[in-house]
Amino acid sequence: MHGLLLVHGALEVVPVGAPGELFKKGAAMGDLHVLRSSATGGCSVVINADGIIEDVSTDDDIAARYGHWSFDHKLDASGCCVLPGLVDAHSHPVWGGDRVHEFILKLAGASYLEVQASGGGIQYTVDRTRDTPDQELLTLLLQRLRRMLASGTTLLEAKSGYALNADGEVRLLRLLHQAAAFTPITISPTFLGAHAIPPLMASDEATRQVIEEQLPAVMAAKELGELSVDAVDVFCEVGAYSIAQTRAIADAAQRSGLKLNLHVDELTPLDGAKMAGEIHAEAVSHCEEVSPEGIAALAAGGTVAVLLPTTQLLLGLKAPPAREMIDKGVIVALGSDFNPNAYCLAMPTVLHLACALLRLSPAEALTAATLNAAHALRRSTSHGALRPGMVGDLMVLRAPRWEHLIYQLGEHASLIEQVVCAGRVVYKKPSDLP
Ligand SMILES: N=CN[C@@H](CCC(=O)O)C(=O)O
Ligand SMILES: [Zn+2]
Repeated sequence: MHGLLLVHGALEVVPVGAPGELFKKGAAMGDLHVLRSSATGGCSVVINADGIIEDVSTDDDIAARYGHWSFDHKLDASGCCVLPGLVDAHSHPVWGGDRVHEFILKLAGASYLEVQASGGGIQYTVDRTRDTPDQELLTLLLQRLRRMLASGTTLLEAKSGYALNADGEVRLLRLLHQAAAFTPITISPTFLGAHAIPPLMASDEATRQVIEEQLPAVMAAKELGELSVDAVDVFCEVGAYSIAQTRAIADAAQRSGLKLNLHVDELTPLDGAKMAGEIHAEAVSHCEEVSPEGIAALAAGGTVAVLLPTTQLLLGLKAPPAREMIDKGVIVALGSDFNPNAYCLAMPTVLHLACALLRLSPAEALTAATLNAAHALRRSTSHGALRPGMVGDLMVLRAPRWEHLIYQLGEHASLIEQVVCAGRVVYKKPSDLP
């Protein structure tokens, strides 16, 4: 419990979502309901002692309505814009070692699957992660979360997936659970035991182990309160899990009451999105190779498409058909895909790439990285917009218009003045940054 917070004097407040709006599709993605300052004053956000947004309006309105309130904290946002905290709908933040040598190989022409087939890729990181002590993994994880927070991320989907066996996957989810106590970022954990086929194992046996050994171990640890888990992910790809195997794991996940958030149609057009839409998966990621039937199924199933432009850029993949997806009514979101292959912790960079590579407008990109990303995690009743009743997660940006967050590529460290989580200031720009 902490005091009342008044954020006031802002040039713009960008609510993104209107009351009752859980996601935005089509043309609505571009409508952010921006409040602008006028000759008579700026704009305000009031966050109550429980960390929940009480009001969003002009300074004058707020003064008239709350004149009798005494605020415990005031945050002067003069010369700044106020935006919702960013939501990263896809990340892999718990692993040891790095893969900088593969970055160099890929730049010289090796493909992702070639690197993987020669013993690199996910299995390389599984080996490094297994050899890294818990305390060191936790320290690495917390460093990454701090950098994400400084870049404006306040809600994060975070996957396991660098162990590929029951004990190891439970270990990674436990570390995420422990980290949650030391970060203001809200974490939505995803079990990704089906990230790769372990060496010398047939894919059917790997599928059986995920369903019969790993998932029950994760659910048992959850019962004991040792970890939390919201969703299950499967890497549905040639050389990883087939459509039928992904479907079998997805069925088991749904029977356990977990959400689905599946890697589909990244490198090979397998029609993973079509399958995911048909089983009403909450979300899929990648979709570079999605088919027209896949797009239709995502729209019909209410399945959020989480697009990952960092991976597309790094691996030289074709762009997912973002414009077509938006036009056909798919709920589009964004994620950093932070992992040892695509090392990007900063959602503002992801938003810039979404505009430059996927041709989203800045307003569509912000919707995709706030309200729609929160909906991918089925948390948009509480996160992803600045409106009464939502958790008071926001960022204060020193800029005349909020779009500078996206326009100034790589400059977010200078632009983001403060980050607030649940009504508490949790990040302030270092004073030596211009
Ligand atoms: N494709 C699978 N997972 C990650 C890559 C993980 C890795 O290469 O370590 C992705 O989303 O890009
Ligand atoms: Zn991923």
